[in-house]
Amino acid sequence: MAVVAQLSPSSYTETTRLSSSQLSLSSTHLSSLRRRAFRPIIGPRNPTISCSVNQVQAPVAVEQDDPKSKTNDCYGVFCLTYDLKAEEETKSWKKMVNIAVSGAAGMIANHLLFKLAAGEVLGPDQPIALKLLGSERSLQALEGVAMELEDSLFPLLREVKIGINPYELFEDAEWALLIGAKPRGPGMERAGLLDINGQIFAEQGKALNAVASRNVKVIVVGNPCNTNALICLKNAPSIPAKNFHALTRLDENRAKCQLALKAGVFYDKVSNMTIWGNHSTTQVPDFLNARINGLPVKEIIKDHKWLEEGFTETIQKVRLVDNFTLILFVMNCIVFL
Ligand SMILES: NC(=O)c1ccc[n+]([C@@H]2O[C@H](COP(=O)([O-])OP(=O)(O)OC[C@H]3O[C@@H](n4cnc5c(N)ncnc54)[C@H](O)[C@@H]3O)[C@@H](O)[C@H]2O)c1
Ligand SMILES: O=C(O)C[C@H](O)C(=O)O
Repeated sequence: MAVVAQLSPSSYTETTRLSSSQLSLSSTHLSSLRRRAFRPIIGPRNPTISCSVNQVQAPVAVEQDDPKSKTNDCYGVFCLTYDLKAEEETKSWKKMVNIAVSGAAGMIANHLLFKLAAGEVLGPDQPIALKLLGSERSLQALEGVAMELEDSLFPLLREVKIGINPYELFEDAEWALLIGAKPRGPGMERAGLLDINGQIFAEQGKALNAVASRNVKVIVVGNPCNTNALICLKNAPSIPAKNFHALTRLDENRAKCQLALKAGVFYDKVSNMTIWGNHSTTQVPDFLNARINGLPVKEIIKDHKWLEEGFTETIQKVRLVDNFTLILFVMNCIVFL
């Protein structure tokens, strides 16, 4: 058991003011003593505190859970309660949605989380709860992300939890954005990540199966994403298979760009582009059925050797340097689903 020192009279006054003027209690919202233990005081709501300037002599130790468990709980200001239905500006908002994000301290999630919290993905009347799953190594960075979310005061962001246990973080998740995985290094193929990353998705599939909403929609980003999505769904038999998606859109867009470049037209002139197979070197970008300005590709691009070899290999092997595109795809995917 760890201990924390009880708080000074000045912070007591400040928090009391906050809780009475801006926040109200909701019976449905989590509000445990454990939460209160690691946040500053919750003023009159905490029956153990009777504090005035005269009474306070020295810091008093209060019990707190193991500090490690702190990372599995609400973060910072997100431990405070609220009641959306009680406020004029928020009472017409939709019901809160639970979004679990793995790899939340990583590059991709780092951008995506802020777009989610800003309402750019699910809309300006959709409050969200973010459940951020990291690895043991990334825990400190994860705390930094939560701190930045706190600093940003996003009105729609009502809850943030951080931790490393998918069984806790995926509880009642309605969305699971599974980004956390090792990226490939120089000279590696995506399939080379399977040994390491496959296990992650087996475990997370089991956790989703055990605790997530039965309607959870799962978007797998971590590579090799198709195989990881399959591993995840096989480990989650109580969730409909149609709810699992692998984010492979990059290949289609890359193929459109390559054809556009070769044909000297803007990419909006390329249509009917399909990628068969996985997001890997085994994929087949289907230039036979694609169209440029409505015509078969082979009628516009006469360099058929390039189509058969160079084009296909480029799409199979190209690698993202800037993850921003990917973030836009995840956003679009959520909106589309
Ligand atoms: N599908 C696509 O089109 C696409 C595009 C880009 C990247 N990716 C893949 O997405 C993954 C993440 O990329 P990134 O750039 O964000 O990498 P990153 O290394 O910046 O972040 C990954 C994060 O995941 C965390 N992590 C590792 N194991 C975890 C686990 N078991 N649970 C929770 N978190 C865990 C790491 O600590 C790290 O913080 C990689 O596998 C990468 O190959 C896929
Ligand atoms: O290829 C990678 O390693 C990342 C991503 O899947 C990409 O296609 O750029």
